[in-house]
Amino acid sequence: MVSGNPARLTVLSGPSGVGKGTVVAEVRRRHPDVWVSVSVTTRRPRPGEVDGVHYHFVDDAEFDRLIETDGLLEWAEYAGNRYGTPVAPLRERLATGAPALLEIELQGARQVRARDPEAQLVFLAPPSWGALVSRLAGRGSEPPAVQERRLALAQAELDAAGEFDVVVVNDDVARAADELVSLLTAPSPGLVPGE
Ligand SMILES: Nc1ncnc2c1ncn2[C@@H]1O[C@H](COP(=O)(O)OP(=O)(O)OP(=O)(O)O)[C@@H](O)[C@H]1O
Ligand SMILES: Nc1nc2c(ncn2[C@@H]2O[C@H](COP(=O)(O)O)[C@@H](O)[C@H]2O)c(=O)[nH]1
Repeated sequence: MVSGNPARLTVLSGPSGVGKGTVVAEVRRRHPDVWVSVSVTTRRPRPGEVDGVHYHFVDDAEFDRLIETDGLLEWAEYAGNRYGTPVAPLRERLATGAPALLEIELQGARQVRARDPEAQLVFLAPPSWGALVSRLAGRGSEPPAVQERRLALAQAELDAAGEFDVVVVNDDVARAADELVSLLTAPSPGLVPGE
């Protein structure tokens, strides 16, 4: 069980197709108590995606309303769709003293850092550019034109890896999940043990 930690926000980011969702699913398979924020998005659901589980799927008007009412911790437009982190459930979770995990893209990670300098930013990197391209193509969830659009954004995301506190290379899902679990349970550098 992942417990006994100070309340800390951890952000997992990295280019589309690197395996963020896969690694987080492995962490949750081992530690079902790990809390992961469910984002809102204007993207259409992929086959098998469940509203309220993978995302809260909303229309543009609802997303606008969430922005206007300060309902989102951060939000970004990514490859033609909008994505954001609902702030209320996250605050509720952190108020219990337990850690929380966000799986979001680069612009959102930067917004979190600006709002919460104590947040831990983790970048998931592919073992190589070729591996990233073949994972995105192999997933087959987007048409080739959308894959190209995501890969163009991926280049800039890889260039920003140095902005993160830690880089985890996803060459092996089990090992990357081990590293992420260790990071989730690591005490915040700002906290003195016993205080
Ligand atoms: N270590 C790995 N080795 C080989 N394949 C992997 C590895 N990790 C993930 N994959 C595969 O790569 C593909 C993309 O993974 P996943 O959907 O988890 O990426 P993602 O980073 O969450 O993407 P997105 O940001 O677009 O949601 C999936 O088909 C997954 O099975
Ligand atoms: N800034 C945010 N980015 C998010 C959020 N939820 C997911 N994402 C990221 O968007 C891309 C595309 O996701 P996909 O499901 O369409 O493949 C990916 O990098 C996600 O991590 C969010 O709330 N805010």
